[in-house]
Amino acid sequence: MALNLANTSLFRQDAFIDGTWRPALDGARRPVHNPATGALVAQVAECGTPDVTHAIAAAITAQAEWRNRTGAQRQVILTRWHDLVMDSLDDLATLIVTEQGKPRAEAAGEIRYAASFLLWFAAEAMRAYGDIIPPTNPATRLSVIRQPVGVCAAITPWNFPAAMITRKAGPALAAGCAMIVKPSEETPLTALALAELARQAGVPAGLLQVLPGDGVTLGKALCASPDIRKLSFTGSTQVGRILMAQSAPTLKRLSLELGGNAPLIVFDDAHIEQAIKSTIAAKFRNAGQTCVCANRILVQDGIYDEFATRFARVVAKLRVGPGSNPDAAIGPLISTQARDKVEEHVRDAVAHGAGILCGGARDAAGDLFYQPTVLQDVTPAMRVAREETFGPVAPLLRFHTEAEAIAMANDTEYGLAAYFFTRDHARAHRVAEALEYGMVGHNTGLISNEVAPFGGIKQSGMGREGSRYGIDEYLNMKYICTDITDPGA
Ligand SMILES: NC(=O)c1ccc[n+]([C@@H]2O[C@H](COP(=O)([O-])OP(=O)(O)OC[C@H]3O[C@@H](n4cnc5c(N)ncnc54)[C@H](O)[C@@H]3O)[C@@H](O)[C@H]2O)c1
Ligand SMILES: O=C[C@H](O)CS(=O)(=O)O
Repeated sequence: MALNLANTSLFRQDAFIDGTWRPALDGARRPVHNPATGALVAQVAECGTPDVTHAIAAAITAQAEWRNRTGAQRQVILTRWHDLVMDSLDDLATLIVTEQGKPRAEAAGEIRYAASFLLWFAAEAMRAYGDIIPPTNPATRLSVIRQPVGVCAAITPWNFPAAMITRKAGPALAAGCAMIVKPSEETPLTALALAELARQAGVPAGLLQVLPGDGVTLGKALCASPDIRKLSFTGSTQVGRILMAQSAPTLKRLSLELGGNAPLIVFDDAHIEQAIKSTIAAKFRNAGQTCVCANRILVQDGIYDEFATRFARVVAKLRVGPGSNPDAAIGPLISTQARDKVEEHVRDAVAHGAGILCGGARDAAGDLFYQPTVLQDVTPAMRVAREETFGPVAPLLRFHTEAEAIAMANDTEYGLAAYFFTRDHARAHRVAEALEYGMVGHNTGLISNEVAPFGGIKQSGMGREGSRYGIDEYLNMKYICTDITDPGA
């Protein structure tokens, strides 16, 4: 199953455990398919509980040594890993296009984004600062230091198979932790390639391990182990709840980056062309399979008709096709289940009175391709407005006042990302502060980068990734009190 990689060492089908490539102990394997064509791409090791046991033992040994390296020493290796990832950009993009399906330009962008977390946290490795506290008792000296949590686990989704790993492994290794990664069953190849590059960069054996396999099985094994001190999960809210419950008996530190239902609000005074371009970016990136995608588009009634007409005209021109096609803007959905959910959301909306301005059906490009779609006259009661569609469907809802827009936007159990467009400065402050979300875009639809805190509230999870805050998720705070009186002979 050659993938035309320049560096064939990046095509890996075994698990990466304790610095070696090896099959699962029971020899099990799981097929990986190309969502654009259905073609078999690989047969990847399907790890089980015994493999997790081996990996945890290796991680404990590796972390005991790694924690004693200085931040400067960790920085060198993380920077080298970053450089190798950037040098391998084309091959890594090929792997993402092949196993996840996004257009190649987006795949290349994801690799740059993924690499940026390695470089950012290479520098943060030098900044695990503590405190010296003025004592209340003059006979004492008080200090606070920050130490690595220990052995960590990461369970990651398919939609960003590179960035969702480095956004966790970067801060974990920078902090002095070890990490066992369980990638999505859909997209293990990118994770395994990143592990090979980490090995080449000098990441010690056992410090970073990648165990492909069934989420339920490996999730239970990772959650049950008291040696796994922290779990970082990115995926659906439903699974996040399961993992939180499974982590309770061992009281793990948790980072949960979960589902979303992002509102995008366009006020009458918005720059309409800017709003249209930004809404396209916020809605159709990765064919809408992005946790921060605009899931509801709220348009004030004064510009609703003009926005709907001009927006649908642009959406209708988005090209659908395999990510290997340079003209393609909309790639395939990841599975038949994902496609069926998109179809059901459109069906339900139309059945309850919504109209289709463009799209609204499967695309001829293949079984998992869906046309970029704009729905009008959508109401908050429709499934497409209440649930995360995770597909290329833009539902337009109408509102009349600022207060109504805020109420509609916040009427969800999710709280990940929100967007709004206005040129009124006072309104910008009011709206940004009133939206109940972890991240807010004002006059932009693209908010994600390595320097800002990424994360949500409510049912979208807890913790932050990236930024100066991201390394805190992998550090414990220790308070030290010293009595400095001389006890004499
Ligand atoms: N907040 C974020 O940063 C972010 C980023 C990407 C995706 N997401 C969310 O993820 C969802 C789509 O991704 P997905 O379909 O891969 O999500 P998912 O929750 O189905 O799967 C994510 C990972 O969890 C594993 N998993 C599944 N069931 C499990 C279980 N019972 N125990 C342990 N692990 C289990 C899977 O194997 C996979 O590796 C969407 O809801 C999206 O919003 C959120
Ligand atoms: O899908 C969720 C990812 O976090 C998307 S982003 O590229 O970080 O916005």
